[in-house]
Amino acid sequence: MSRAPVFKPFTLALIQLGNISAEKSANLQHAREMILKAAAGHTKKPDVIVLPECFNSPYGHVHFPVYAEKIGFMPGKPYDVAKSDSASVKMLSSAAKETGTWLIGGSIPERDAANDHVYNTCTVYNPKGELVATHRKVHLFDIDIPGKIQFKESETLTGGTTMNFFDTEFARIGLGICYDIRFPELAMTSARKGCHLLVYPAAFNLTTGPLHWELLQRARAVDNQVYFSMCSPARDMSAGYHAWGHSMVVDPLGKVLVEASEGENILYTEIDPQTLEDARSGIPVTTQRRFDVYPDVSEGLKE
Ligand SMILES: NC(=O)CCC(=O)C(=O)O
Repeated sequence: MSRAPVFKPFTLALIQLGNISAEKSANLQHAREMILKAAAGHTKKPDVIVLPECFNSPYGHVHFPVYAEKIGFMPGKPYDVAKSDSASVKMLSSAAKETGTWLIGGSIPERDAANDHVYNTCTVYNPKGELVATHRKVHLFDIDIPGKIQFKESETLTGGTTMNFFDTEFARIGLGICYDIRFPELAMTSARKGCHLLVYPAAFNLTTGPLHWELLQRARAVDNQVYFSMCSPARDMSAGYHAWGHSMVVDPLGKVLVEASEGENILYTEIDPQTLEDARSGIPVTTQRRFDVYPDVSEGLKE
């Protein structure tokens, strides 16, 4: 595995996107406008802009196959955006290029041309608009809390089989999507592979949001002494799924640096490597682990 880049200060912007409707072209147009707004609306242009989970379609298992797009990205192989079948990839690539920022394009339903399976997929673009990484949600959101919420992504989705991160000129950034946060092994493995920040586009709900949204992000940040962020859609009580909102960035000491309310909003945070260094030198758990006592865990961390 290549060495992680030297961690340098940078600005992160989260778009808590609203107005996600049944009309995909309108969703793409609105997301594009908000990316341009996020790039222009701060004292310093952000270095990374993030969209939420499922930003181009309503969130629900019946919708995924209908909105799914073929992407056809192969890690390590050049990808020609101009020849892409995906309208969402084309929009995100051109917005990244136009703004000259890294863009973590939330997630969209993706259909794999080879096996026809549908995935919940995050795509990432560099400031030249090149598609450089993807992450297919590994852990599908299948829950049943009687009288509260029942949801079964596995009705129509297949789980991804890889962990993913990408390198910028200022940090290594690990990817997950929403329910992936409940599985600490994924975040731990990303951190052990040198990620400084973990970004999970997400959409918690009005039952699990108040219980676990902040708790899980602070836990993953403190466990691993990394920055952690989840970016949610804005809450829309007329939609079939009521997103929690509260997009957030947490520092490596577990402090919430910024938090949205429920409506559409753009949040900016300065990511400071010194906080990560201070956390790791003051509470040196990263060098005190006892993999001799829990060898099963270290097995999973081998390259
Ligand atoms: N979109 C999701 O994966 C939702 C996850 C969630 O709400 C949770 O409680 O976990």
